[in-house]
Parts: sequence; C-alpha cells; structure tokens
Amino acid sequence: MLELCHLHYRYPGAEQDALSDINFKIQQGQCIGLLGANGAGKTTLLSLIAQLITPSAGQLRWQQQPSLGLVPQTLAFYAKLSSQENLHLFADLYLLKGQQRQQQLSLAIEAAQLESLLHKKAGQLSGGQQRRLNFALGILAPAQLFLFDEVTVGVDSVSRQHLLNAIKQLKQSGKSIIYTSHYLPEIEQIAERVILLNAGKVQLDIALAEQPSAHNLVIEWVSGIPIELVKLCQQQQLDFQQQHNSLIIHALTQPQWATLLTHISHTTPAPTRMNYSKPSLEQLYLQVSGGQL
Ligand SMILES: Nc1ncnc2c1ncn2[C@@H]1O[C@H](COP(=O)(O)OP(=O)(O)OP(=O)(O)O)[C@@H](O)[C@H]1O
Repeated sequence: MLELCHLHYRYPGAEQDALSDINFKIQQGQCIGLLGANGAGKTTLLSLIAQLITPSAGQLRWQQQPSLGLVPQTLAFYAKLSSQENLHLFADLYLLKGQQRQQQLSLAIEAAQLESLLHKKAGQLSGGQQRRLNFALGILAPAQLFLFDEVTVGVDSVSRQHLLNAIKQLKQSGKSIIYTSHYLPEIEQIAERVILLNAGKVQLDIALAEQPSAHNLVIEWVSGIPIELVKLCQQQQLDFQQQHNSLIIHALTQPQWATLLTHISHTTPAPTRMNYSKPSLEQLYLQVSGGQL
C-alpha cells in the first residue's frame, strides 16, 4: 500500500539527519511494530508518513490515495470542549455521516471506554483518560493506514488492553497499522513484523515468526556464578553474558543445552532458578540494540 524509498529527513538547522535512507514497504492489513530508543527517529518517521513534514530526500510511494488515521504522542484535542463535542467535531472533520458516523463513534467510544466521560471537559480528564480520548479521536478516521505513537503511555492496564483490542479489530478489518511503543509485550501481541530504528537508520526488519528458533538459557545462583561454568561456556564458544548472579546464554541448541545440564547437575552450589525458553522480543531487542529500550 505504501513504499518508502531512500527517505531522508533533517530538521531545519540540525547538523545531521534525523532519518537516513529508510526503505521498506507496508502491505495492506499488516501491523508493524516500530521500535527504537529515545531519539531513534520513530516520531519523525510517523510524521513523514502522515505528511506533517516533507522528506529532505527520497519518496513516499502510495499505491492509492493516502488515507491516514494518526494518534499522535502529543495530545490533539480541544481542552475546553467536552469529550463528546471533541468526538463530533472530529467526525465532522472526517466528513463522517449517517450510519458510518454512528458506527465509527460507537467503536471509538467503546475502545477508549469513554461512555461515562462524554460530558466532561477534555481538559478536566485525568492524564490517562486524556490519552484514551486522543486515541478515540484518531481511530474515528475512515482511514486505511493508522499510525499510533506511544498511545498507551500512562494508561492503566485494563484500559490499555481495550486499546490493544481495538487495534487488533482494526487489523482484522484489513487496515494497516504502524505502532510505536517502548512496551515490547504490547508489540508482541499485535504486530507480525518489527522494524528497529537506531540513530535514524533501520537496524532490523523482521517478521516475528522468524525470530531465532534457538532458545536462551538463564541460570541464577544466590551468590556468584560458579567459575567452572563460565570456563565451560568459553570453551564451547557460547554466546553468553554474566549479570550479577545470573548467566544468560543466547541461541543455545538442544545438544548444547544437554551438555550444560550435565555439568550444572555436578556443580555446587546448585542454581536457584533455570529458564530455558525462546527469547522474548524484549531479550531479542536488548541483544540487537545493545541494551537501550
Ligand atoms: N523539532 C525538532 N527539531 C530538531 N530536531 C528534532 C526535532 N524533533 C526531533 N528532533 C531530533 O530528531 C531525532 C529523532 O527524534 P524523534 O522524536 O523522531 O525520536 P523518537 O524515536 O520518536 O524518540 P522518543 O522515543 O523519545 O519519542 C532526535 O535526535 C531529536 O533530537
């Protein structure tokens, strides 16, 4: 639906590009999780796609007429109007009429759980409630591509799940989504593809199903890692890290796991915890990005 070709962006007066040479395609119905540390360029990329800023170089190639819904990081509503008045104002801006207007309004109100807050002035809502109103106003748009910029920050866990469910529904109805968040379990829930930005460049672009199939082993002791095990990891040329009283061994195959287990069972003191599992998106991210979330 949209192809980003050699996109660059430099803020006026800045000494370097905030984004450089960004290339990827967004397919219809796809949900992309956009990750990166503070300042990596996520909001700048969403602003380019939303056509709020124009690229310094490169192109955005739309297959059809751009049709966008944006839920920005900064709150975008009228504080002096009630939630309901804001919703109707945005519905007017999106030219929503008749049955479609009613349906979109009901969906947005339900997703953001605004039923009991409709008559309150937007400026008098709590921080989390304001985020929910902001979300509702964004998903009102009759769009094909929705951009969500850290929309669950400060939202309580029950409401957060409602927002995520609404995004899943958008995806099921064939909409495309780009979702930025620092909460990786959220991205694991909704996205099938992850793009990691680092200092304005795409560092990783993977389908989540393609995460490495090898497992990570985490072993914890009450006091100190037995030195024999560290030596064994070195001898076997394993990819491992020592953290306080834990040993984390990455991308461990079944035979390596069996060898280690034999050694561990003969080593004292015995570990207090062992976890052998597929790396979560968070572990994978920390490995690739070098530790900054
Ligand atoms: N209005 C601006 N003028 C100049 N530089 C800017 C402006 N906005 C952002 N930048 C710079 O562009 C780079 C990318 O910023 P951006 O806001 O896109 O990062 P981000 O990944 O969204 O970060 P965060 O996770 O903190 O929201 C940063 O180096 C930032 O300092």
